[in-house]
Amino acid sequence: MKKADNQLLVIFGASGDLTRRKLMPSLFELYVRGLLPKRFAILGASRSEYTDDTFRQQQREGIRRSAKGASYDDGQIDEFLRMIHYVSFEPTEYATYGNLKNRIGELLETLGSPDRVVYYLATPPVLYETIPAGLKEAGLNVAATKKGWRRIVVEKPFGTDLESARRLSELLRGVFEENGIYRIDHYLGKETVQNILVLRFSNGIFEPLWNRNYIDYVEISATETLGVENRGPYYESAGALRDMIQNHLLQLMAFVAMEPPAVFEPEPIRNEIVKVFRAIRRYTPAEIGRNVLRAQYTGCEIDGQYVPGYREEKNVAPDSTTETFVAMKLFIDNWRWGGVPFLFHTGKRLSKKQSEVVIHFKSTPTQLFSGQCSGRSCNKLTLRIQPDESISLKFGLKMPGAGLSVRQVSMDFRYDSLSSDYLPDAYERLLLDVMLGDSTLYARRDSLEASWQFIDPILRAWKQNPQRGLLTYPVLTEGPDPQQLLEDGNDRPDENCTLDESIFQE
Ligand SMILES: NC(=O)C1=CN([C@@H]2O[C@H](COP(=O)(O)OP(=O)(O)OC[C@H]3O[C@@H](n4cnc5c(N)ncnc54)[C@H](OP(=O)(O)O)[C@@H]3O)[C@@H](O)[C@H]2O)C=CC1
Ligand SMILES: O=C1O[C@H](COP(=O)(O)O)[C@@H](O)[C@H](O)[C@H]1O
Repeated sequence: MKKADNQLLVIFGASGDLTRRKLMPSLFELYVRGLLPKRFAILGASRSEYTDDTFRQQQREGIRRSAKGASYDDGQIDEFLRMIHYVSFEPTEYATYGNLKNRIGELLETLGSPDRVVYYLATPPVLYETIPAGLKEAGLNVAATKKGWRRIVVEKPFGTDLESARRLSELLRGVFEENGIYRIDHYLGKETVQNILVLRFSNGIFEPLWNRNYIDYVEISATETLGVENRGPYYESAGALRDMIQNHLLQLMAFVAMEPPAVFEPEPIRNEIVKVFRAIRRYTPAEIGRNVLRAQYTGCEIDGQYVPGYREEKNVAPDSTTETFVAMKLFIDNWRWGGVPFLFHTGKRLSKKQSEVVIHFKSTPTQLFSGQCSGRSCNKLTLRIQPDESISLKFGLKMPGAGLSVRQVSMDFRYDSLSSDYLPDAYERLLLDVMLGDSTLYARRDSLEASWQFIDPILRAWKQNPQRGLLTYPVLTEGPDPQQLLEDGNDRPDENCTLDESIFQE
């Protein structure tokens, strides 16, 4: 495997949750697997007062607590931690960029002056404009040599609507080269998500069926059992539509729906993705009412323990109308997909954590056998993204014995049967890609803007009528049934939508 050139990684927001739980454990895995550059250092930067040592101790705990970290001995972790350094840094005070500059300079020197730096914005989004502007002012945004480069990884959410996404892109573009800007969507780093492309484009059998002639509808879902945890302030302003649909579910859809690129290279692939987003049918306010469902979880007692509802979570308004569940039906108006519904759903505090793509094929025109499946979903191909990564195909077979009665069976492939090796975490893949300069699995500006163009009218409609149509679901249940959106002429009357206020009264 190709090794990345020697370089420095600077993580802003280094004292935070993402760094401890995801970034450092992933960097550690890359280290253990010998995939980091030969000469490499990490510089954590945030306001908290740590020394190199106290910061390393904090990261050690994160690595230990991660799924794979427990299996490593202290010696290995110590070796990795020696690469990590820390600088206290206040993003809004331009004077502190001087300290940062000195520290970067010193570290680059110890690495043999590679003049290559990746900046990672793992801070709350309010700082996505401040930090790049500060880097520019301090002259930290450009390389000093021809072989050098500066790259920046921007975490989601990338903007809160089309206008802010455009503004952020403009601002970043004024600081970094476009090909140095990496907008992360960690779903694209998941092995099983990349496998959608391999399954489609490395096999001759699926592609002929992969269109409106044979596919009835496509279901894409990502459900979680977790609530908003300690992310109340962020989630209040985001909601499930911005948090999951605008990015992860739409990106999954793009992989399912895109045309084959001529070559497997970043730009041709990203060109195909943007074509999908541009073809999504934009809804009028009336269509939004019919095609998009939103809901919020309410508290209840489970096994003698009260699980709070969304409005009772820390830092959430007691009368919040933020949605924690969204189901929607959408259409891609192009020749391949014209008329095929894509049915999305996502939500927090549902009964299971599971992400999957299900391709529902059309059924046979007539039924010849007794017990033969009829209607929707007789033949379906399920691509399980997580957990228990797998692919399964459901079809009808003759039951043994006399007669010709049919039973639905499934042919299953489990991803872990491919090798005894582990499945890398999404962040491992994406961190390695940015170090290598491969942007294939990062979102491009135009596709992000096209996805906001679809999302914006929905946000506007909800903002105008925050209560209208907001359903509720008790915690750890299935939530509203997305299948109702497939019913013909599903003009959901508003009176069916209930918001049970009494549940919040003492
Ligand atoms: N956590 C997760 O699982 C995921 C997070 N993300 C995204 O990644 C980014 C980071 O997430 P996460 O680590 O959870 O965020 P945190 O809220 O934990 O913030 C990260 C760090 O940023 C610093 N910070 C917070 N507020 C300010 C402020 N007003 N001014 C200056 N510094 C501040 C804090 O460090 P200090 O006080 O030391 O300066 C904090 O430790 C977010 O944009 C989030 O949306 C995306 C996917 C998943
Ligand atoms: O980006 C986000 O994703 C997580 C879900 O990610 P997964 O890899 O665990 O499926 C979600 O919990 C979070 O709210 C959202 O910001």
